[in-house]
Amino acid sequence: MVLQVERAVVAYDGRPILDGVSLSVRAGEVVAVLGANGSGKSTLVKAAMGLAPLVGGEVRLFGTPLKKFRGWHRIGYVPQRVGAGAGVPATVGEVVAEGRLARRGFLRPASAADRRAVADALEAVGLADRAREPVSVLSGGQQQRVLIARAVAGGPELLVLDEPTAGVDAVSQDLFAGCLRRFVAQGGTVVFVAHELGPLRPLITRAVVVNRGEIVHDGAPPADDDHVHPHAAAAHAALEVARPAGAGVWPPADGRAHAATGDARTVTAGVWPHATAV
Ligand SMILES: Nc1ncnc2c1ncn2[C@@H]1O[C@H](COP(=O)(O)OP(=O)(O)OP(=O)(O)O)[C@@H](O)[C@H]1O
Repeated sequence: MVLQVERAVVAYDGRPILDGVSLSVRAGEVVAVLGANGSGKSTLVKAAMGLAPLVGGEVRLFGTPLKKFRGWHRIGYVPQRVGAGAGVPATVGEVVAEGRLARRGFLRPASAADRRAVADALEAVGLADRAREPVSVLSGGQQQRVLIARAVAGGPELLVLDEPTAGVDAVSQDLFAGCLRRFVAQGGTVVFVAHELGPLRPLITRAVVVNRGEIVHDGAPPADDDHVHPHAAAAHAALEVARPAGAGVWPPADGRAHAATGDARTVTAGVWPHATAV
């Protein structure tokens, strides 16, 4: 199993955000995590990456408990967009090269293989000719592609992407879908959060819908985008609160698994959320 989240409980200020969520992802799967604003999608992927404080349950990456996991080079993580260029005086090539650090170590100089991987990743997202430009001059969609290239450059087995296509232009979405298709064809596993599937729809093998901190659907992808974002308004009104800044540093220096104390909740598999959503 590539990723196992078992009975995960995450709470902020005593308020449960994830309420005993379980999710297992096998090699080769392409899992879309869907749901309304504030339902807990980001928190679920952050918990899987050791970036949200688990007060119950357990996370395993490639079979290893998060606390003991050291194989961060096996994972490419793209957090929810904060802007790749915001205040960062780096070039496109430099940002993508950061994706090699977990693999080669911080002190060793870049090898020919590192440079090749960076060039390939830039090529894959259609930015090969922009490598020397500052990230800050790129459009939002292009900046998102830079972050995706950085994740891919590390040669990961698992890609975890939080809303990779949100607010991204159609060209960038198509390029990203192509990049993902090649990654999956080479045996890669993908978990991504999305509001709209767009060109990613044909790639998905499984959809997971989060509602109010619980998984209410785990199975077939929705037939169309009308069903991607269920009950958005109600859930948004009920759950949205001010969100403190600071999402943490990734990859974590050490795992952050906590004692397994969460309740197991029943996952309703195979039923699109109409039947089960609150
Ligand atoms: N660090 C935090 N501190 C306090 N509350 C938080 C924190 N992170 C998230 N939350 C709250 O947890 C709930 C779930 O947030 P989360 O970002 O996981 O939702 P989401 O489903 O990804 O939403 P969106 O689609 O809007 O990104 C929200 O009510 C949010 O305000």
